[in-house]
This record gives sequence, structure tokens and C-alpha cells, in this order.
Amino acid sequence: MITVTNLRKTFKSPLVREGRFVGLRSLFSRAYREKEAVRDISFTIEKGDFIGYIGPNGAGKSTTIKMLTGILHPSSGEVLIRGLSPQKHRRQVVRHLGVVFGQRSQLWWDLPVKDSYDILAAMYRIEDATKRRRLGELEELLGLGEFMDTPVRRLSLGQRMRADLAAALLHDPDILFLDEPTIGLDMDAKRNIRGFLRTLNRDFGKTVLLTTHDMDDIEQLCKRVIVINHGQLGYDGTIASLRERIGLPTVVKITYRGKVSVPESWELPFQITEQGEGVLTVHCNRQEMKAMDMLRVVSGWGDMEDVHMEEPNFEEVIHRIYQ
Ligand SMILES: Nc1ncnc2c1ncn2[C@@H]1O[C@H](COP(=O)(O)OP(=O)(O)OP(=O)(O)O)[C@@H](O)[C@H]1O
Repeated sequence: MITVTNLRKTFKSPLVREGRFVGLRSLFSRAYREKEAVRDISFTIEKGDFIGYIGPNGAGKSTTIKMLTGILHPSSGEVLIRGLSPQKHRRQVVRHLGVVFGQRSQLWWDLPVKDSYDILAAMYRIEDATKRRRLGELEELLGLGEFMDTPVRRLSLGQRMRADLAAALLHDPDILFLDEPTIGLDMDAKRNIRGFLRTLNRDFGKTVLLTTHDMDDIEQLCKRVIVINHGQLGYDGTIASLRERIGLPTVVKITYRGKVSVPESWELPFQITEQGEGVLTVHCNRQEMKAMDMLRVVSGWGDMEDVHMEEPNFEEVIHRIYQ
């Protein structure tokens, strides 16, 4: 559905020189600073995917999204959406795209929310009956009713984000590009937005590419993550295999009824990091062994009562890959 091939974007900005006759000199020779924001990125996205596009600040995420949506032209390489270039066939492609930039609203600041929808409907040539039906559905899913008549500038951040999502979906696109849609929201608002995005993907089959610094967004929503760092692709795959690849240990807490007898050595490479009265904490690397095999060993050391497993912290996993 989306193919990105050897995509590059280099920004050229004029160097600010200091000293005398600067203006005169720059008339004859202009020096530029080059910034390779995206360097040779390739990936494909299938229909129905829910992908987290993540990376540290300045990694090149927004620049990629801007090229995917046709706002920016690549320096080289190509983007194809449903077989068409968003740069060359902008009109045809944007019909299939819904875009939300969390930091910037596409709604008209001083107008009531519903007026923005009227303008967008006219721009996309959506018939009145279709507009009313879609708005009705979106109103129900996103709870827009309470602020339809309120000017956008008076909305809370959570309300504005819901209003923006509805605006991006009004023309019923099948692909959504979301750049930080939960930024600055409180826990409740984040939960609402996540629930909505999950419904869009699972029940309505929308394909979603999500950029976020919130690792809970990623863990709760994305089947696959693409990691970009310094403009280059660092990882593309499932969260589970990312965890495995980074190889942080799973922490397992085992409780015993009564005494535990820990032998001097055992045959598997797991470590005991804490030992208390009837309790063991074990670090077990899933790359090296199955947790079940470790449990088989420790169950022989006493009368096992309970097992509690903690997967490696996802923030920590991501931190490792950003380094
Ligand atoms: N119009 C521009 N002109 C010059 N440099 C730019 C321009 N837009 C972005 N850059 C630079 O390109 C790099 C990538 O920026 P981009 O906004 O794509 O990063 P990002 O991954 O979205 O970061 P963040 O998480 O902070 O939003 C940065 O170094 C940025 O300063």
C-alpha cells in the first residue's frame, strides 16, 4: 500500500557569516550548511498495519511524514502510495490520506468546530448527506457533541485533538499519518485517543503510521515499529523481536512455601539477583533460554507458590536502540 524506496532529504540553509562586508560578499558567493535529515530509508506498509515510527528528537520523523504526504519533495528516492507519488499525483493521493500533526491544528482557530468541518467538506467535495452521516459517526466515537459550537481556540488540548482527528477522517481516508497525536494530553485523554485509534485500525481497517515519544502509545497500539536515528533506519520489526534483539533480562520473582535450597551452581545461564525468606528474584535473558526452562530448574529448589514476571521496560529497550 505504501512503498518508500531509498528516500533522502537534505536541507540546505544559508550559512550566516560574520564580519565586515558580509552583505557584499554573500552577493557573490553563498555558503550553505547541509543537513541530511533523512538518509536512504526504505520500508513498505501493508493495508491494515499499525506502525510506530519512532526516534529521538531531530531523527527525521516529521521530515519523512512530510514526504509521505507530499508536503516536501525528496532529494532523491521515492514514495508511492497506492502506486502513486504524493508529489506528482497530490490530488489523487490526498483523498486517501488523513493527517494529524499534534503540534499544529488544521482547524480554523476563530470559527466554531462545526464550521471547520463545513469548509473541509466543501474542499473535499463531500455531499451534504454523506458529511452528516460521517460527522454523526465521528461525533459518537469521539464525543464531539459537547464542543461542536465552540471556537477552536477555546477548546482544551484533548478536545482539540479529538476535533482534529475528526477533521482528518471526514473524507474517509484509508491511511492515517499521525504525528504526536497524544502530545501534552493527560492520562484520560490519552486513553480516549488510543481507544479511538485502536477502533479505527481494528474495526475500520485503517492503516496507521504513528509518530510519538510516548512508549505506552507504541506498546499499546503498534504491531510493528520502525526506528529512525540520525536520519537512518535503525530497526523495522515487531516489538517482541525488538525486545529480544536488545536482550534486556526479564525479571522473574518466585515465591516459595517454606524454605528454598539454592544449589552452588545450575546448568542454565540465569542469575539470582536477590534472595530473601522464601523469595527469589531471577534475571533471565529470553535470548538465551525459555522462561519455562528456567522455571523447571527453580521449581526443584523448593515448594513453588507463585511466579511474577516483568518484561524489560520498553522505555529502556528503546533507549538502548537510540544510542
Ligand atoms: N526546513 C528545514 N530546514 C533545515 N533543517 C531542517 C528543516 N526541517 C527539519 N530540519 C532538520 O532536520 C532534522 C530532522 O528533523 P525532523 O523534524 O524530521 O525530526 P523529528 O524526528 O521529527 O524530531 P522531533 O521528535 O524533535 O519532532 C533536524 O536536525 C532538523 O533540525
